[in-house]
Amino acid sequence: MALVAGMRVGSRVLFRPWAWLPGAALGRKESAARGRVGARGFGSQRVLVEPDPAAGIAVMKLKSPPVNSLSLELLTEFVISLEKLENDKTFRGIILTSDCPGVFSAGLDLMEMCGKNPAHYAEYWKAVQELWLRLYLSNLVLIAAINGACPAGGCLISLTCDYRVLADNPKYVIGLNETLLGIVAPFWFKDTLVNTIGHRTSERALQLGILFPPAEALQVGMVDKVVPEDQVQSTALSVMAQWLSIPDHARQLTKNMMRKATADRLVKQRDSDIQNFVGFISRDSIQKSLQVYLGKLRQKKG
Ligand SMILES: CCCCC/C=C\CCC/C=C/CC(=O)SCCNC(=O)CCNC(=O)[C@H](O)C(C)(C)COP(=O)(O)OP(=O)(O)OC[C@H]1O[C@@H](n2cnc3c(N)ncnc32)[C@H](O)[C@@H]1OP(=O)(O)O
Repeated sequence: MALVAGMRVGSRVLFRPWAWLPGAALGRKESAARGRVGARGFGSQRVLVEPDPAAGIAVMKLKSPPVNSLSLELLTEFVISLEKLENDKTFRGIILTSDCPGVFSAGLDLMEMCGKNPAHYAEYWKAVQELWLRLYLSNLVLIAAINGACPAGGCLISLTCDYRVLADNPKYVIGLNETLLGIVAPFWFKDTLVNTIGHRTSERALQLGILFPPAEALQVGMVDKVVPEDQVQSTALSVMAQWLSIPDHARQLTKNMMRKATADRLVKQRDSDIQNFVGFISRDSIQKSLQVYLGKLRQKKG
């Protein structure tokens, strides 16, 4: 399978995530994906979208139980839902949250990174890159309503948002904990964190793989607001109203000005970043570390 499921339009590569779906009928799926969303809820098996066209917003809920780990399927459905909303002028903002109790997202799906072949790793990493680029450069206002634990890739997704509201529960930790798994956050994970909490705090957080509980997450600037659990959604809605009071064109140009250089860094080296990932994740030592970590996760229960 080709690594790049996309087509070039001018200088921009348009991604077609459905090109990955087995036996995908591209024309039909493409036209469906580009249709208007309207007032009725839509979504897919793993991504529920609750549109409120009158308000110009949609609530997007990840629902891939038990922990919203970012499987290839979830990544694909996520990008498709995002693209539908981006292409519909009705929508100006998305509240991103979880439908899985107690977990926002457990991050990248460890099963996608264990015991597979290089072609699979490459396809998977391409999908991770694509979701990050889409979210990071989204023209929409993105507010993360973090209603559960938010490690690693889950944290990365929240960091692409314009504002983060975290539920005040000591179990709802947030951070890039890759080093605890014996793996390394790639440069664009690091850049996203540095852009949010600054260089020195990122250096410490990344090396130690710190998962911050709510009060500390607020203190270091990893999240913007901590509220009681039953107020996460309403707080996200009122923050959204504030962001939507700004004229779109001015806000969007400003967001782009702040973020484009960071995104371009990955865009310019997507293929080498994929090769790095495939080489790194295929190492016996890394596979062993991941297996040990998975074993610990499973043991925790028993
Ligand atoms: C120098 C060159 C560098 C280039 C390197 C390039 C790239 C390498 C970097 C790759 C980046 C990776 C980023 C990531 O996101 S890695 C994933 C990190 N995630 C975690 O550490 C979270 C692990 N999970 C947890 O801590 C907990 O599950 C929880 C999210 C806090 C929820 O706890 P709880 O509600 O108690 O649920 P369980 O722990 O019982 O889990 C239920 C079930 O789900 C399985 N599971 C959990 N997390 C994952 C996951 N991320 N992927 C796959 N599966 C997961 C868990 O094993 C349980 O399964 P069983 O029911 O079968 O036991």
